[in-house]
Amino acid sequence: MVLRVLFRAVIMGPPGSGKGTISDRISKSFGLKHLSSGDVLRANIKAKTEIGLLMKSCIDQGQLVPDDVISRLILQELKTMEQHNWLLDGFPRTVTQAESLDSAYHIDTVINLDVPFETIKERLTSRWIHPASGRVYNTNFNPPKIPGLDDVTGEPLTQRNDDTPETVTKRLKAYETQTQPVLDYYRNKGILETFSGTETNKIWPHVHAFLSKKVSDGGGMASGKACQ
Ligand SMILES: Nc1nc2c(ncn2[C@@H]2O[C@H](COP(=O)(O)OP(=O)(O)O)[C@@H](O)[C@H]2O)c(=O)[nH]1
Ligand SMILES: Nc1ncnc2c1ncn2[C@@H]1O[C@H](COP(=O)(O)OP(=O)(O)O)[C@@H](O)[C@H]1O
Repeated sequence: MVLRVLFRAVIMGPPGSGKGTISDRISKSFGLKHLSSGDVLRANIKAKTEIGLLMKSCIDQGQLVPDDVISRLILQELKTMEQHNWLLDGFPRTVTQAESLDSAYHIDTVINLDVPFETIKERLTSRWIHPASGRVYNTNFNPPKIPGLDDVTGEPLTQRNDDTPETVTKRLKAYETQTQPVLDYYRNKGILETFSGTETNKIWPHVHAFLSKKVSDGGGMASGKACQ
């Protein structure tokens, strides 16, 4: 029998807390595959799939899409990643979603980015993205090398429809009422690790140290290591 020790992590935090930015650093440093629910939804909108067309208005209004829709989409994506260590960003966002994830996978750790709402609001209005890859820029924090263009492909960057000040306010409200209970859910399971701060560059070394320790303690991340 071949057993695989795989590492499965979730990253949580309010909109704009730096989940995408830190996920990118984690996937580069630790080789985890990064799956962002927002990227999956935006890809569906771009491809004009039935789900994408139906979900666009929820997203543009700063509301969450229905649990059954997003859970089906994400669990379907995760099926294609079964041989990999992964990091899930943006899912789960409700306790119902967390329960669906639990029924399919064992989650090793949940990284919670605790960034004050006031810090976030300023960031999101200056966020630019490369929709095809999910790469994230910010005109102040990490501007692209050439203004308006993606560093890797040279393709144009865009701003998200839901990064307007009014929609950001609604998303933060949704986070408070629907997503914060998920933090308690994981805290009760003893797998929540919270990192507080206002700057990604100050939070990142702590996340890096935490994950490095997990690796050295043998807490997963041994993709491909087979045992007889
Ligand atoms: N000013 C500033 N902007 C940041 C910092 N960390 C990330 N950002 C930017 O803030 C925006 C939101 O970050 P992102 O990683 O997309 O957050 P997410 O919504 O939680 O995935 C992006 O434009 C980032 O480039 C930071 O420490 N300071
Ligand atoms: N797990 C989820 N459950 C419900 N809606 C979701 C989920 N993930 C993403 N969405 C929808 O997509 C939008 C954008 O999500 P995301 O890209 O993760 O943004 P951010 O973390 O910056 O708010 C959310 O505001 C919501 O409408």
